[in-house]
Amino acid sequence: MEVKVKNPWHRPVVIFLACVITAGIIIMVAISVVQYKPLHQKYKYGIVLDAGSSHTSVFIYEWPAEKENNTGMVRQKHTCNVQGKGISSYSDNPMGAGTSLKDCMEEAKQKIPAHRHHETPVYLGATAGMRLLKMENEEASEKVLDSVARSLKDLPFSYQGARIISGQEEGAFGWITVNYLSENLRKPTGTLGALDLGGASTQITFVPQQEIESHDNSIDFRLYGNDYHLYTHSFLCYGKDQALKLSMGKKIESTPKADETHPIELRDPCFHPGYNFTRTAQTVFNTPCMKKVKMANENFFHVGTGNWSQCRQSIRKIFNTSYCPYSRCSFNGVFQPSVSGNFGAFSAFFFVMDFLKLTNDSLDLTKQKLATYCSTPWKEIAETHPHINKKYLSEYCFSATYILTLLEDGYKFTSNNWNDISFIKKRKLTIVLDEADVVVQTTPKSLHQAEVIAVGAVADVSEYLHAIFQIPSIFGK
Ligand SMILES: O=c1[nH]cnc2c1ncn2[C@@H]1O[C@H](COP(=O)(O)OP(=O)(O)O)[C@@H](O)[C@H]1O
Ligand SMILES: [Ca+2]
Repeated sequence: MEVKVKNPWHRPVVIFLACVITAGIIIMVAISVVQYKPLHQKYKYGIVLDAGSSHTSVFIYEWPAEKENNTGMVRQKHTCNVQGKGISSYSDNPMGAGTSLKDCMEEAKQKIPAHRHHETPVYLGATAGMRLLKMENEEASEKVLDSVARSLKDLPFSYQGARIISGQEEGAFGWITVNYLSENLRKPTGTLGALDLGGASTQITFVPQQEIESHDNSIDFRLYGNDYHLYTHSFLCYGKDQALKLSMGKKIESTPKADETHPIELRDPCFHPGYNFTRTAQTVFNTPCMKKVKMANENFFHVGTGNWSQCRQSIRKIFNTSYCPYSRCSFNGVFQPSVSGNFGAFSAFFFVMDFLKLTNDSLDLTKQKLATYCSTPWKEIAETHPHINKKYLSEYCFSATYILTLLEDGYKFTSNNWNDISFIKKRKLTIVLDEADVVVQTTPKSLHQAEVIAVGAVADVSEYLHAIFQIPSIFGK
């Protein structure tokens, strides 16, 4: 006979377990509801590293994965400045270049939801610092690029490449960015020319009113259904840090030595009165922008005299305007059509003119104010700005005088069109993408024969970034 053993605990245990399971389900559902939002906030991301001569910035872009109303707003979600100098400064320690990116890339991992990591493209574009290193020591430049590439490949993101971009590409990117910022590409109105001042190179890019006589200086592409024909030039060695070296180098070479036992005293009108530093000639001549000189190990006294008009004269000497194989030139025999239309001047153009509050004056007033600034004693300048980086601070007189000389004597801006230049901070980038067409072509070909790299609706930014990063490969290299 089967005996049914009645277990008095049976029902309560079942009820208890049911309660626990129900509570568990409720908690899990609640958690997944809470997590549902970020999981299904359908954003996509892209990472671009701008490896400049002085420092590297990491930009994270974000855009909706599904376009509403057929537009996709792209915003710059986050910027991180890599600690330390630019990657080209790691020529003696290439591994350090890759390591230097770690903190910012760790931040990128935090900012981008983990489930998007694997599909987030990451690009690194290096500019003039690496162009110079490549000229000086190609092997070292390759090691540095390998090191940053390795460090980016180690991340969960989708590595797309790390390379030195050409001056033409840099000019084109700058122009596209400036015009995206001002939404010009979406309006039938004119575009803005772009003036970019870096540490090692400077770029000028605009829609010319006359024929481009040298085809190295011409780029054609199609954006948002419009065709653009641009003039662009990048002057390597004419970024503000290299220009300072060129200008000091010229002064040192023409300074007589009092006697063999005393170092040269370089009396520099581009530095404030009372400014006095001992430097090694090495810090001036350690660049492929100048001929190597014998005195590289010697010291010299760098003494400020604070005289704007003399400073201007000394800077003019680094621009060669004595020859021009075209109908017109900017300097150093480089073809340039006359500047026309409005310009956006950014990067160091903005940092310097904004610091000196010279962004809204006439050319004449700018010169007057700058003359007063340059003649102000260094002690007074340093006391007024105790928290500003001393290197930047000591160089603002030189930097602003260089900017004026470059714009006026170099590019031929005059007091009549000076106010066509707006000094602009690159604001957070917002790109509106909808029916955007990107067609890129090599210059010598006509539009019909264009070598089409990317056509059709750029449905998403990774494609846009990709198209942009493809421009170089079509510049006929
Ligand atoms: O706050 C600032 N004041 C003055 N100059 C600045 C400031 N921040 C950055 N810069 C300068 O802007 C320039 C940026 O150049 P970048 O590093 O992009 O070089 P590149 O474009 O020639 O490769 C450097 O000369 C750097 O010293
Ligand atoms: Ca730059």
